[in-house]
Amino acid sequence: MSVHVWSVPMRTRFRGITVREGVLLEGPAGWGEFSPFLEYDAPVAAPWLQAAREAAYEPWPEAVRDTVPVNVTVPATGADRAHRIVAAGGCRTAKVKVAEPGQTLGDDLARVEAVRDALGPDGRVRVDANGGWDVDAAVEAVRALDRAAGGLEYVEQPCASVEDLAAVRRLVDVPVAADESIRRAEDPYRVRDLAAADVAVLKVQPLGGVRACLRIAADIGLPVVVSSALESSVGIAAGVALAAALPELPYACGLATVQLLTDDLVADPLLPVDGALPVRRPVPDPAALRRLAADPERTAHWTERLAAVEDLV
Ligand SMILES: O=C(O)CCC(=O)c1ccccc1C(=O)O
Ligand SMILES: [Mg+2]
Repeated sequence: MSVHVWSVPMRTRFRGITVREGVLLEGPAGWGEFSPFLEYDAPVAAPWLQAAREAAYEPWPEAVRDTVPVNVTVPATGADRAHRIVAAGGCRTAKVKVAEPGQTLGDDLARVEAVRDALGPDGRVRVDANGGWDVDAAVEAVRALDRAAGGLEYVEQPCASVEDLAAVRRLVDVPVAADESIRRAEDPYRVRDLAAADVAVLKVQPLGGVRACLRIAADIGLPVVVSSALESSVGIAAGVALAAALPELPYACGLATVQLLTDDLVADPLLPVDGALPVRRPVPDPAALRRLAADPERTAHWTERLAAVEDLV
């Protein structure tokens, strides 16, 4: 099997990440992306490799739609930059990062107001706290952000634990989405059993592939939002394949993140057109693979990492 190690700087720091790195695997069915975050140990990275192998060896499940509506993702930047990102994006839904360490609720309120202004009254605004609040802070922040946004579509992962998610859900009117609470195969059932969320965010790599996510979606009894793990267009294509195959897709997906990277491994990146991604599978561009090839030290690191995870799956 042919293996390519790549490295792409981010345009804006996002959850502390400034460079995305990973491996592309080519198999009989196409290309797969293995790009677990750097701090993940081999057991946590194992489902990421299963997802890459599925992409390389098995065809995508049948699509039931040919476009996937997506949200523009707004990092925890200042209000002016947030306004520009949304105005330039062409998406009718914006997901705004909030509760960033080192920032205040005032920063979040200003960012969300700017995003509403850029979207106009018909757009949808959702926020993602990445588990950054305790229950009291979440209740206060969600109520204030809901007012500042002129209505929030939902709040993603307001608190870190499933119990706290369930508590917040009972205290606020804004729907709650679970993201980090759904990382291992058994997690969705805990979120469901504790009635901790109104929406399930599913990511193909951490959950072990498109088919694994389709099974979770069928079992969990909640509407699903497919989101990215900041992949290149090769990895985003797996998210698009999942979103295209879901029987119901009531919300915009968080798959418009290629624009957060400075470059891409394909010549025709999966970027939104009129707020939606086309359902297609771009192939890596040989010139891009050369341009973005990781240096020898990072290539050695990823080759070792891949071998350690291969021993587990
Ligand atoms: O959902 C989106 O709009 C984009 C993806 C995203 O936010 C994300 C990307 C990488 C790691 C974590 C997250 C997150 O949802 O918190
Ligand atoms: Mg999230």
